[in-house]
Amino acid sequence: MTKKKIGLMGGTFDPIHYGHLVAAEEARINFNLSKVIFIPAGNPPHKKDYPVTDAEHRYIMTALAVNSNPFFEVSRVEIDREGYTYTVDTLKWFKEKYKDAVEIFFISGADAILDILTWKKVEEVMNYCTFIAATRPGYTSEQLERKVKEVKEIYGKEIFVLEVTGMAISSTEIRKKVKNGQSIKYLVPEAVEYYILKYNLYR
Ligand SMILES: Nc1ncnc2c1ncn2[C@@H]1O[C@H](COP(=O)(O)OP(=O)(O)OP(=O)(O)O)[C@@H](O)[C@H]1O
Ligand SMILES: O=C(O)c1ccc[n+]([C@@H]2O[C@H](COP(=O)([O-])O)[C@@H](O)[C@H]2O)c1
Repeated sequence: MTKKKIGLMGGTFDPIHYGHLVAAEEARINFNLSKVIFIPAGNPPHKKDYPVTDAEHRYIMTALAVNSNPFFEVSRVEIDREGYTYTVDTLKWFKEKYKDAVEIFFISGADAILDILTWKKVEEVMNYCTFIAATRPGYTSEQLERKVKEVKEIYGKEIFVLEVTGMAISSTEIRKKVKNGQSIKYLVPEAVEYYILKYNLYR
């Protein structure tokens, strides 16, 4: 019997935007994933250059953004965890939940994949899942292919590169626009735009 495949997409999602959603949807379709679970990071150790927004706000915005897609879900697993959150612990948690009943794919953008060798217990991470590396404007396919080759040489693990519709959107850019009073319409789902306004985030 072929195993069910699920996708996990981790991110700070501060805030979630259409770049995340398009990458997840295209990964779902191309890899025949039964669902994609979005996992807002609790206390990400690698985002030290700005104060990350309260996890509960990021969780709610993610839930609002995925609501219209029947194949998308959001998980509290990282935001409910104490201390810094590492992907290795999250994958271990999902592995224990599903045992061997599902095959886990972890969807990451090009920038995250370029840093992957610095992740905590990266070999264990690779044993729990298969990575899907989504292309992202600003990062070349050559850079990505080089990293994929390096990972293969070191760990013998395949990372699948997925060419996704280029969305030159980042959470940093969105936070800046809000701060400067500029429109973020059509960069984030409407419900997320209204949530940001309502709670006066990123001002
Ligand atoms: N426009 C995009 N296209 C493809 N992948 C993306 C895009 N934006 C983010 N991602 C990927 O989504 C995941 C979560 O990203 P994250 O929440 O850090 O968003 P970000 O826009 O990169 O944020 P920031 O600007 O604050 O660094 C990462 O794997 C990242 O590479
Ligand atoms: O576990 C780690 O060491 C690690 C280091 C950097 C990033 N990650 C994960 O990669 C995902 C994308 O990260 P980011 O910074 O783009 O939001 C998110 O789920 C992070 O928890 C994980």
